[in-house]
Order: sequence, then C-alpha cells, then structure tokens
Amino acid sequence: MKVLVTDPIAEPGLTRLREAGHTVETAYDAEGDALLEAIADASALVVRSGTEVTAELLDAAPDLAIVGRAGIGVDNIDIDAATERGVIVANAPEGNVRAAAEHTVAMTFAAARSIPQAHARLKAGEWAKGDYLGTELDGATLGIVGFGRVGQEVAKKLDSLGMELVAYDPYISEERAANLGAELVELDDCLVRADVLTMHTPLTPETEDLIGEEELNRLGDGYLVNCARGGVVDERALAAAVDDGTLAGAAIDVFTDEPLDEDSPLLRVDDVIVTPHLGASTHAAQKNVATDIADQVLSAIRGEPVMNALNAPSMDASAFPRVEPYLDIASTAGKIATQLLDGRVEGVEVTYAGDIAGEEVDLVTASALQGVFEPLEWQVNAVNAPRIAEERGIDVTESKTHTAADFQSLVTVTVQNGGTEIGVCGTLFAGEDPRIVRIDGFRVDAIPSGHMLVARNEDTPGLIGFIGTVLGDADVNIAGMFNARETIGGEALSVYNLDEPVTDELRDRLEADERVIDTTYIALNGTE
Ligand SMILES: NC(=O)C1=CN([C@@H]2O[C@H](COP(=O)(O)OP(=O)(O)OC[C@H]3O[C@@H](n4cnc5c(N)ncnc54)[C@H](O)[C@@H]3O)[C@@H](O)[C@H]2O)C=CC1
Ligand SMILES: O=C(O)C(=O)COP(=O)(O)O
Repeated sequence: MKVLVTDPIAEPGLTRLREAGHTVETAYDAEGDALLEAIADASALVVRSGTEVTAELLDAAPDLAIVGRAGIGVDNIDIDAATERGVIVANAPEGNVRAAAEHTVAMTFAAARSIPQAHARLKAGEWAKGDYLGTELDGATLGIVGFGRVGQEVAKKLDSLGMELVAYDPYISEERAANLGAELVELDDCLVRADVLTMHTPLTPETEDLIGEEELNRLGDGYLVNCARGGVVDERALAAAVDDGTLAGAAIDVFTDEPLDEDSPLLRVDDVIVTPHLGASTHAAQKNVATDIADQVLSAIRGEPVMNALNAPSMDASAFPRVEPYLDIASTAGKIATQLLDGRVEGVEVTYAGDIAGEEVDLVTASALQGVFEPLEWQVNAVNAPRIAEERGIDVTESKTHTAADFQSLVTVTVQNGGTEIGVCGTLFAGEDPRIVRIDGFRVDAIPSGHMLVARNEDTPGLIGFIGTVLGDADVNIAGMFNARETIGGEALSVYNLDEPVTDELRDRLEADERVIDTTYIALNGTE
C-alpha cells in the first residue's frame, strides 16, 4: 500500500510504515495538480497543519482509507467530506501536549519579561537595561481559555510557579477544574481577573474570533498568549490593542493564515512576540506523534479499529479480537435482511445477546449498517454508514441482553419498513465458525459467505428436488442447503450455499413454478 506524507514527520514514524511493508512517499512541497496526482493511488495520507485536506483532494484518492494527523489540531481537514467518503480521520492527541504546554509557558515568560525584544536590541549592540520592567508571574492570575489536555498541563506548570488559576471552558466540570487548583468561571470573569490569558481551544465555528476587541478591552493591562489556533483571536484587534497600550503585550505562535504574511499587523507591533507555529516542535513530541499516527495508519490499512479515529467507532486494541468475528456476521445479516425486505429500509435494530453483549459493539453496529447499505451505495463502510442512516432518516437502535437461548452469543439484525420486519441472526459456532442461524423467524444453518439463494416456498413434496434440478441444469453447484418450515404443508424457507451466482433469468424460472413464493440471491463476502 502507498502512504503519502505531505508534511514533514519524524523519521521513526516513516520507518515504522516502511517496516510494515508499505511504500512511503513524501511530498512535502506538493501543491495543486502535483498533489492530486501524488494522492491518486494512496491508501493513507499523513499530514500536520501544513496541508489543507479538502473534498477535492479526497475525491482524487479513491483508495484512501485514512487521513492521519501527526498532531492534535484537525481544523485543516474537512472531516465531513472524509466521513461522506468513508475515510477515517485520526489524530495523535497525546504526544505533543507537553511540548505545546512548555511553549505556552516559555511564551508567557518571554512576553512578561520582554525577552525577545531585549535580546534583539542587545544583539544589535544596545544595552537597553532601563527600558524593561517586567511582570512577575508568581502571585499573578492566569486565565485559561479551553481546559483540555494542553490547558490543564499549562495549569499544572504555572500553578507550581505560584500563579492563581481561573479557567473558562463550558464543557468541563467545576470539579475537574478544582482538582487542578483552578476556579471555573465565565469568559467575562476570566478576562477581567486574568493578568495573563492563555488560549487552548480548538478552532471551531464557536471559537472563531472568541477573543475580539471587546474581550481584549475586558482583559485590559495584561498579556495574551495564543499557542492554540490562529482565528480564535482577532489578529487585527489584538495588534491594535497592544499597539495602543490597552494590552501589555502578546505572544502568538499560531496564525489565521500560515505561513504568516509579512504584511501582518502583528509583525509591526514591538510588544507582540511571535514564533512560527513551534508549539509541537520538540524532538520528543515529533517522535511521539509520528509513531502514534503511523500505528493508526497501520491499523486502518489492516481494517482494525483506529484508536483515535474522530469519525469512526474506535475501541481498545485488546478487546478487538473478541469482537472482530462478529463484524462479518453483522454485515452479512444486515445484507440478507435488507435484500429479503420488500421495500425501503426505515429502521434497523441490532440486538446483542449472550457474551457479545458484554463487549463494546459500536463497530459491530456500524458493520451491520454497512451490510444494510451495501446493495444501495457506492462506497459504504463503518465510517460513513451511521451518517448515511442519519441522512436517510433511518432509525437505528441497539439493544443488549445477557442471555442468548441456545447460543453463547447471538447478533440479530432486524430491518423494518412500515409494519414489515425481517430479522436475521448470526452466531459463531465453537467460537470461530460463523453461521446464520435464523432468517425471518425460520431456524436455519447457513454459511455466511459466497453465493446464497434464499427461497420461500410451499412445504410440499418434490419442491426441493425441483429447485435442485433447475440449479443443476444451469450448472450451479449446491455446496450446502438447509430447509426450514413453520408447519407441515405450510410456508417453508430454504437456504442454498452455492458455488456460482444465480442470474435473474434463473430466478424467473424458479419463480415461474407456483409452489415458489419468491427467491432472493445474495452475493456475500468472497464473491466479486
Ligand atoms: N501550537 C502548536 O503547535 C500546538 C497547538 N495545539 C492546539 O492546542 C489546542 C488545544 O489542544 P488540546 O488541549 O489537546 O485539545 P483538547 O480537545 O484536549 O482541549 C480543548 C478544550 O477546549 C474546550 N473548548 C471547546 N470549545 C470551547 C469554547 N467555545 N470555549 C472554551 N473552551 C472550549 C474543550 O471543552 C476542551 O476542553 C488545539 O487547538 C490544538 O490544535 C496543540 C498542540 C500543539
Ligand atoms: O498538534 C497541533 O495541533 C499543532 O498545532 C502542531 O502543529 P504542527 O504539527 O507543528 O503543524
């Protein structure tokens, strides 16, 4: 498989991908058509913040399974477009947290003591000792906007230097903040009380321009440090506020447009200090995120759950082997049920009984949906199947019960349309042998792979012989069959595992016999 890497990542990550047998192509400067060409045959794309992953780029990559972000922020990736196309988006949210927090602390000191300004003047030969009177952090108040991983790490570090902590984050609990010595407050309170305000939110529609002119006025004579994302602070308003002395200074690592344009107002104000998006740029952080993302790319290529997938169910790697065999069973059950349902699927229920009910089953439910949609959609997988259900207004429910009658574990996929519903149950015999054991209430024993024919017919002598003869005359070999009936002489359901596909013409011949109610041909896994 080809892994395309379009932003520089650390060598150990590249090595890990190569050692797994994949071709790694680096295209750090590729843009426009060259980029579209490079991604055309890629199975995975690895980026940092330098590549805009757009719908157009994804459209150029029909084989793409995953976009891996070697770092935290994913605002440069169109996750919706990836989800629609069934492409996993994953990030590496742990490996550079310390680096980002340390950079924030470094920028805080740099701003509070005017280190870059004094440094530049001394290098230019000027001993400007009298011009700088800094702010002591010990005893000052730190306002933290966004109390997630980086925000909390900054809190720990600056708390230990004697700062008072207030935090604004509408999505965390007061208790969580208090445990780290921070008081959770509203944004306005945070601005008014802070001597130093540090930003740690992602860039989202909600956080865009979160800090504008009004908020900077409320912050007043303090410092603003942004090592999170450009765009969460209005850059023009910030430059103006530092320039006119409303703010004491600012330290900025991230910008709305990167690389930063040389005409940016931020570059013209002496007390705005800047670094070129260096928050994650330490040896340790780069090694961490490169190897973390390489591992996730390898999982995606192997079809295993991806630990930090942002748009697909993920699960603990140690639990996956217990759940994996049910993925196929669920998608097969979904596929059979949908094809047997006469009409549009309006609802899907996935029921887990027995041991499997004790596992994380999001991935299995997504796989069942994949089976339901497979006959209908171009490229459906566990990433976009839940989205497709939502878009089509299909009600998806999941239920669990710990007892499973005659089986250790049973997965049932039921599809509904108005008052009609068809349920298909699958299990694993002896822990490893997948079987479909019930179709529409009939007990059966069918292998869920290859070519399958399901016939509903009258329970009458000679009927099975008739179906066998029609299939035999057409050179379709029967590998296995199972007949089930409700009552003697009533309706029966027979399932045939076949070595060859069944054509529409062959089905017409079968259905021409009045004893045959209907037939459904289903191409399952392992068929073209
Ligand atoms: N400069 C650099 O090189 C680096 C920058 N970053 C950036 O730092 C930021 C934080 O990263 P993490 O802490 O890992 O993310 P995180 O997801 O752990 O934390 C973000 C926090 O922001 C909060 N939040 C969301 N919307 C909010 C709102 N409207 N107001 C206030 N809080 C809100 C969330 O509840 C969450 O607690 C991200 O933007 C990330 O991209 C991260 C690493 C390096
Ligand atoms: O991880 C993040 O969110 C970062 O901002 C780091 O960005 P980078 O990988 O250095 O382009």
